Amino acid sequence: MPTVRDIRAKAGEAPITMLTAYDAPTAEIVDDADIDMILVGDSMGNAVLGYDSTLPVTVDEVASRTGAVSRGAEDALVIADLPFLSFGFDTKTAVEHAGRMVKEEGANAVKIESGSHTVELTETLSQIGIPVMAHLGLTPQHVNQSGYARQGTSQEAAEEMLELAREHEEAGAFSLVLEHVPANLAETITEELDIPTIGIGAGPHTDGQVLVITDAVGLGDWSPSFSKQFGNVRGEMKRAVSAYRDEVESGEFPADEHSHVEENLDDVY
Ligand SMILES: Nc1nc(=O)c2c([nH]1)NC[C@@H]1CN(c3ccc(C(=O)N[C@@H](CCC(=O)O)C(=O)O)cc3)CN21
Ligand SMILES: CC(C)C(=O)C(=O)O
Ligand SMILES: [Mg+2]
Repeated sequence: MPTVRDIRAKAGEAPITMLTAYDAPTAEIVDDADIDMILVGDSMGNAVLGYDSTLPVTVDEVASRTGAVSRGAEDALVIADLPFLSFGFDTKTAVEHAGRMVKEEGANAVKIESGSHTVELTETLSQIGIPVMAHLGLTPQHVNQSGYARQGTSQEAAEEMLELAREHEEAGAFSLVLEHVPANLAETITEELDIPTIGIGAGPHTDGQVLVITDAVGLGDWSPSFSKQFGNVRGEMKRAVSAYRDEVESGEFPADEHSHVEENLDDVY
């Protein structure tokens, strides 16, 4: 059974790898590739649910997808991303939502888009036995306030981020995602913290990296400039779907090997 201790032990020894997944077959592929952690990100809103932000994503959607990913993953640590409005207003509701991911859906930990309002919640969940991954920098659930702009670009913002990072480590967070921040700030925060930092658009000096799976494999029709496409799954799916259409239209599919004739049904007619 994967634990956050394994992740903490790996930090500084070798780069930590994380990818998102939203379904069982993708989780199997990611797990088979020895990726350390699988994030059931609320990025599912953009990546697979057809929304143009993460805000509409519900607790039910993350729960259902977390169950699918947990069933597909064996060795990777599965982390459920708490969606917009599932935390941040009262502790009881947040604990129930985080607890559901672990207790009913097989998550090993939760991720929470962090701020000064999540320090106490991070401490409560950690004490209960729900490991928390904090998340600073670009927090897409704040899109209506900050857009998707790079964060931590002023001295004041950078110092505030380092302070919040320290507070979340102190509160018990087992790891910290840094999104769309300057590489030199991510390097400083990584040096100042004991817990592993996981970067996305945060340069090469964090303890690990994360990307959205549809960006990494080239399935989506758009991806942020900081991500890299390591494959062209969209192209391959287009090719397969067109080949299917062509073969049905031409009568080539289904062939004899895809069909079955039952001789003793002659009497039916
Ligand atoms: N497929 C996918 N990949 C992601 O990495 C991702 C999602 N979806 N959804 C949730 C968030 C949103 N993310 C984003 C979205 C846009 C930019 C972007 O284009 N930023 C511009 C500035 C835009 C602005 O100022 O509003 C940039 O040049 O930095 C970056 C990250 C990262 N996350
Ligand atoms: C990009 C990662 C960090 C995330 O929060 C998500 O996929 O939802
Ligand atoms: Mg997210």
